[in-house]
Amino acid sequence: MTPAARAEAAIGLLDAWLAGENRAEPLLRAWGRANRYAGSKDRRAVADIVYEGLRRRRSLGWMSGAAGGRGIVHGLALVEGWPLDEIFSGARYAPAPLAAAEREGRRDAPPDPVRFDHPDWLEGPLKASLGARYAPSMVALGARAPVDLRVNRLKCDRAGALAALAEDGVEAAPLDLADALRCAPGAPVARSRAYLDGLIELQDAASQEAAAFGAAAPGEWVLDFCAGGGGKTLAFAALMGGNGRVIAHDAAPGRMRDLPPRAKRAGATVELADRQLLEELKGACDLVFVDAPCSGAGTWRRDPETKWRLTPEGLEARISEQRAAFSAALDCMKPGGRIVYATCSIIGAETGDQARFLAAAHGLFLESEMTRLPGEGANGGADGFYAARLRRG
Ligand SMILES: C[S@@+](CC[C@H](N)C(=O)[O-])C[C@H]1O[C@@H](n2cnc3c(N)ncnc32)[C@H](O)[C@@H]1O
Repeated sequence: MTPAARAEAAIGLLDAWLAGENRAEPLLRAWGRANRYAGSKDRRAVADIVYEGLRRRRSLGWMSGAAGGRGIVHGLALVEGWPLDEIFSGARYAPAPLAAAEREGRRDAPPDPVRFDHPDWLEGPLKASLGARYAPSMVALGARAPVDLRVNRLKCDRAGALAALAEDGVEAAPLDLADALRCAPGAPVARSRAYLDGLIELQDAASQEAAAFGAAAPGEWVLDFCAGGGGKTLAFAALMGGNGRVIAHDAAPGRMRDLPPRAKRAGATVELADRQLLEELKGACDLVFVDAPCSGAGTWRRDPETKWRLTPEGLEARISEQRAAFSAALDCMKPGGRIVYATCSIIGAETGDQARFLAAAHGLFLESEMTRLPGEGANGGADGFYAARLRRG
C-alpha cells in the first residue's frame, strides 16, 4: 500500500470509530480481514495512524479545521510534515485533494481541552489535581508509549535478559529502577525468546515501581486483591524469590485466566483465591495490595479510547468501586500488616484524596505515598501511577 492508501484506510477507520461503530482494535482486525492485500507492515502502519489519531484527535482536528477522520489525518500530516500533495493526491485509494483554504490548517490557539486532548468536563478535575504539572502530563499522555520490561529475577538478571533480547535483535536499555528495561515503541518483544521463556515480562516502569512500593519480602503472605492479568502478582513473586505465599484474587475471576500460564512461564508459584481461601486469609496477610479499578488516566497514551469514553458518572462509579474493593481487601490484612491502595490514575479523586478518605474511613495511618506523573521522574516516559501504603494507626 502507498502511504496515501494507508492514510485513506485510517481515515475510514477513524470515521467508523467516531460514529461509535466499535472499538479501534476490532475495527482494525475487521479491516485486515476485509483487505487481505494489506501486509503486516501496512496493517501496523494503519494502526499506528489510527492510534496516533485517537491519542490527539481533538488537537489534530482543530489544527486541520476539517471534521472527522479526514481532519485528524490532515492534522497529523501537518504535525509530522508529511508531503501533503502526495498523501491528499486524489489518486485511486488516496484521500481527496485538499482545497487551497484547507492546506495550511488553522493557526489560532485552541482551548486547553482541545490542545491537550481530553473531554471538556475533565479540565477542572485534571487542573485541580495536577496544577502546574497539567500541561506536561497531558503532553506526555499524547505521545506514543515506549515498551517497558521487567526482568524476571526468578530466571535471570538484567545482563542475562539484555543478552537474550539482543540475540533476537531487540534493543533495550536499563532504567534507573532495579529490574526495568526500556525498548522503543513497537519493539517486537512478544515474539522474542526472552519473553517466551519467561526471562522478562511486559510491564510499565511506573507499574513496577508501584509493585515494589508494596515492599513484598521473602517469607511473607501477599494478597494481590485486584490481580486482573497478574502483572503485579508476578512482580511480587519475583521480589519474594519464590519464598512465601503469593495469592491472586479478582472480583471477576475470568480476568485471571492467563495468570496460571504466565506464572508457569515465569517459574513463579501463585495461588488463585476462591471464596473459601479468601475466608481463610482473613486477618492473615502481611501485605494486601489493592490495584483498584480506575479511570486509567495515567495510561491514556496506551489506551486513548478510555479518555474519550470516560464520563463524570463513570468516574463516580470507579470511585465507589475503589472504596468497595479496599474495604473488602482490608479484612485480609493481619494485625501489624500493611495495605497498599494503588491506581494508574492521575486524578486526585482516585489518588491522594481517595487514599486520605480510605485512611479516615477505616481508622488507618497513611504511612507513605508514591506519585508518578506521566513522563516525569528518573524514568521519564513511564505511565502515571499512584500508590499509598496504609497501616492500622
Ligand atoms: C487495574 S485492574 C488490575 C490490574 C492488575 N493488578 C495488573 O497489574 O495487571 C483492576 C481489577 O480490579 C478488579 N476489581 C474490581 N472491583 C473489585 C473488587 N471489589 N474486588 C476485587 N477485585 C475487583 C477488576 O476486575 C480488575 O481486574
